[in-house]
Amino acid sequence: MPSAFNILVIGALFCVVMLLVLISLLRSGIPGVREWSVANGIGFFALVLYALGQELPELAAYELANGTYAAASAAILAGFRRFFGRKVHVRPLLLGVLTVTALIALFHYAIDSFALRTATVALYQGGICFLIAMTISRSRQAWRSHYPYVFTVGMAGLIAFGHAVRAVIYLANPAELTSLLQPSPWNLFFLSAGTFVLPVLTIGAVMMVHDTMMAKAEHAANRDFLTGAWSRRALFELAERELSLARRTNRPMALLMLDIDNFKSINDTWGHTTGDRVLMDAVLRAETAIRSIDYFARVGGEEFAVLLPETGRTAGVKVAERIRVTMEGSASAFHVEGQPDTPAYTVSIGLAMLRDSDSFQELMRRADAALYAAKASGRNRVACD
Ligand SMILES: Nc1nc2c(ncn2[C@@H]2O[C@H](COP(=O)(O)OP(=O)(O)OP(=O)(O)O)[C@@H](O)[C@H]2O)c(=O)[nH]1
Repeated sequence: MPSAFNILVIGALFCVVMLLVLISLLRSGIPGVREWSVANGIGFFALVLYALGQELPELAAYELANGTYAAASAAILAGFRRFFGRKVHVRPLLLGVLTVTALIALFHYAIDSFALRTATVALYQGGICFLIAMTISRSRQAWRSHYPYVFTVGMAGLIAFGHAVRAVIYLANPAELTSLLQPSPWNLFFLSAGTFVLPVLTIGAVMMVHDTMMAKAEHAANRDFLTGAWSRRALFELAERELSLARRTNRPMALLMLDIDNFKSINDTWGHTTGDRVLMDAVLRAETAIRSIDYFARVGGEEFAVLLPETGRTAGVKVAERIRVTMEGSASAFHVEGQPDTPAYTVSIGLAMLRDSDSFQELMRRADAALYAAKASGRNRVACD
């Protein structure tokens, strides 16, 4: 059977491994990584203090070890809160660490009870894990996938439950256990489980960081940098999928090509930065006029495409007209906090319906031709192929 010393040393080494992994993620700039790194650094120190309990003065083995481990757990919780953009309440966290340390001193010098010290630590650690589980579950809207978040909530919940059981068992059998380094089966079981709490929660955190980095990479690949609309590359991929779906289900599909009128003169009159804001404004407005299954993409400088699955000609013309009217409407309805309103502008739109033999390029070519017809006949209008 492994000794308590071995278990604690292995746990400390795991903290070092996790710290090295987190250091590699620091440059991602994702909130929380710094706090989790600090937690594993402190955690390593605390576990070494626990492991050397018999060699060190009692002050280091009891008050310092438990206080340090409590600080590591507080830092882990702070990391999860930062990750989800929630406020970190430093004072209550600090108060929690000081209270645990004071109670350990009380149950060491005034009432010397290993059971009470263990129950104190278990209740504190259980509380921290419960708060971690709550922080993650309450931030569901920020979950990009499921596994990393469910894993971490599950682990934090399980650990919180384990700590509660531990507190009850130690309080019910105060005479049986007298030291953390005692080789009893219960002690070794809880020690093994408890030692890996920091690394396990950190593994969850690392998975969440990877999930965020993947989402950012996907966003960078699929979205236009300036406006956040679908990129030209993404549109071609999405269009292939929608095209084969439309063919399989025998449903119509419409494509709109949209171009901001006299955009060059907007740039010339108001400057390039205002021109950029008009592009962003156009995307903002268009997205209020289309359904969630439609795709609004930026295909060139001031040219956009709108792919409308399951849309016939009449509905397609209605959507195009709705977008056109939305664009020429008052800027104040689309006011962005802290920014001046955009100058008035209009758009011309060309519409083409998917035909049996169309490739996406062909559909786009016909919508483009309709767009040029709209421009040629006076702008600020919708034309069909
Ligand atoms: N601000 C800004 N301007 C851009 C961007 N990309 C392209 N442009 C400008 O968009 C303008 C497009 O001008 P034109 O192609 O002449 O078209 P237009 O002035 O809109 O005229 P019509 O399309 O005929 O109504 C050019 O001046 C480009 O420099 C961008 O990302 N930001």
